[in-house]
Amino acid sequence: MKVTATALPGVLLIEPARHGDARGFFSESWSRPKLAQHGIEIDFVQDNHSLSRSVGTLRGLHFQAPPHAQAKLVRCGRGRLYDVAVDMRRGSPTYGQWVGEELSFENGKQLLVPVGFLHGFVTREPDTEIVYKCSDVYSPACDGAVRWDSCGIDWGVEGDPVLSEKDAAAQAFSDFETPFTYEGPFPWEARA
Ligand SMILES: Cc1cn([C@H]2C[C@H](O)[C@@H](COP(=O)(O)OP(=O)(O)O[C@H]3O[C@H](C)C(=O)[C@H](O)[C@H]3O)O2)c(=O)[nH]c1=O
Repeated sequence: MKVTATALPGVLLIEPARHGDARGFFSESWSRPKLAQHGIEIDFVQDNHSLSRSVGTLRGLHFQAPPHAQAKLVRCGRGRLYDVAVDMRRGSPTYGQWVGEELSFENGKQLLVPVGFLHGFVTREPDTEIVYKCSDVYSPACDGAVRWDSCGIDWGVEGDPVLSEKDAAAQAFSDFETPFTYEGPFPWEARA
């Protein structure tokens, strides 16, 4: 497993080993002890899986507020997508900054999106599936969204993305009152 820091401290790029043979490949897509060797001790409790039929489907930017804030470990099960995290921790040295990575079935890359970061993605192929582990359960009362085009993110999308009604009506980041405060570096920041 290869773990690499991204331009946004706290957000990690994780690449599990792929063991190829004549049949295809085998990969341990998630290993608690292997993540722990990199200082990543997150208790994931829910797996999410969504399919987006059209290229240019954009889901985000989403978060869950405390007491059901979620860290996410994101990967692409089929197709290709551009995954984005935005720091929304008040007082963070990187508040409002974003990072994006292309995740695909082919590259097997994963993004660790910690608590305190907005998450969203846009699909780059039809019938793209995203699967991701969450560190807390779904809580509609804590669910929140920020407009995809209000954080200066270069999504690489030509024309208008395919959005849910919720995402089309989301508030701008500039109007957003974040429920998160910077509490210092994550344990894994010193290790990556
Ligand atoms: C998130 C979630 C949704 N749902 C139900 C609620 C709706 O009936 C339906 C679609 O929900 P939503 O439109 O919020 O789904 P996405 O737009 O893919 O939202 C997700 O997209 C971004 C990328 C995220 O990181 C979050 O996990 C999440 O906000 O699934 C559930 O039953 N459980 C859940 O955990």
